[in-house]
Amino acid sequence: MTEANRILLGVNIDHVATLRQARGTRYPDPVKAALDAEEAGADGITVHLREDRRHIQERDVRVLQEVLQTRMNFEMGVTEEMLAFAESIRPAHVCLVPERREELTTEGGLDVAGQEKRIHEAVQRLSAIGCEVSLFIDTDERQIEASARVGAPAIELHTGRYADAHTPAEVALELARIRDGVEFGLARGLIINAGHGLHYHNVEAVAAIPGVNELNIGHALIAHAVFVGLKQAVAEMKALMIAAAHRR
Ligand SMILES: CC(=O)[C@@H](O)[C@H](O)COP(=O)(O)O
Ligand SMILES: NCC(=O)COP(=O)(O)O
Repeated sequence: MTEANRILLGVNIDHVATLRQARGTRYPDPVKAALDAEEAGADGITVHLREDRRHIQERDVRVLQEVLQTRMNFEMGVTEEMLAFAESIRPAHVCLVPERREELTTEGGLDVAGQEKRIHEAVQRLSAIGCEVSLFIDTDERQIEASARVGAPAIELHTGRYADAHTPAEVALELARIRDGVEFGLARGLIINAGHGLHYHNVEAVAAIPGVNELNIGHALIAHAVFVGLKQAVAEMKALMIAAAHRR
């Protein structure tokens, strides 16, 4: 594998916790899921500690921080509560995301351009404790430029619009938007990750874009795991990504 066709898979285990929270049980444990995902080839584990604690809990994040062999990508809203929590656990990677309590899932990216001072301060605080910070943003040149200005080393492009596109023309348009965004971000020195709504049927085109560093994938992968087991679900996703990245 060369640097040019290297691609990483971050497995988002939020929805293992969703199943646990549905009954208030101790199972299934997202920590076990994380360890199994790592064994199957995950390059990192992503968790989103939502303000409403609908899936991942603080305990999960604390235990993961102790037991992961890879690294945790800790997704969080830009709030004082979350910043203080991140400072207490010091994850390797923090991804700042927008959050609304009423949303079904993360709708759109963080408005970095509209709140540069606030995001800059958060990036500074997190960088000071050794986190590599990424910003979960829409593929929009204004947002990418603002992300570089606030000092984040990485961005994660929200692929939800691509994943939700219906017609071939819409899919091609959204894919071209992502490709252009990756190029634009790379030219500004950013590390480019992507994710949201990615699935076995749509992941390859994104993994094949030159310069994409990591894909974070959760819901579709955990759903597939219900039928084939988590280790196989992770291995299948990683194999698709690696084959696609070799076609770059
Ligand atoms: C930021 C992001 O895209 C993921 O964290 C995703 O939000 C996880 O799933 P939910 O949106 O269902 O919490
Ligand atoms: N940041 C995106 C993520 O972690 C996974 O999103 P999804 O695959 O659960 O939609």
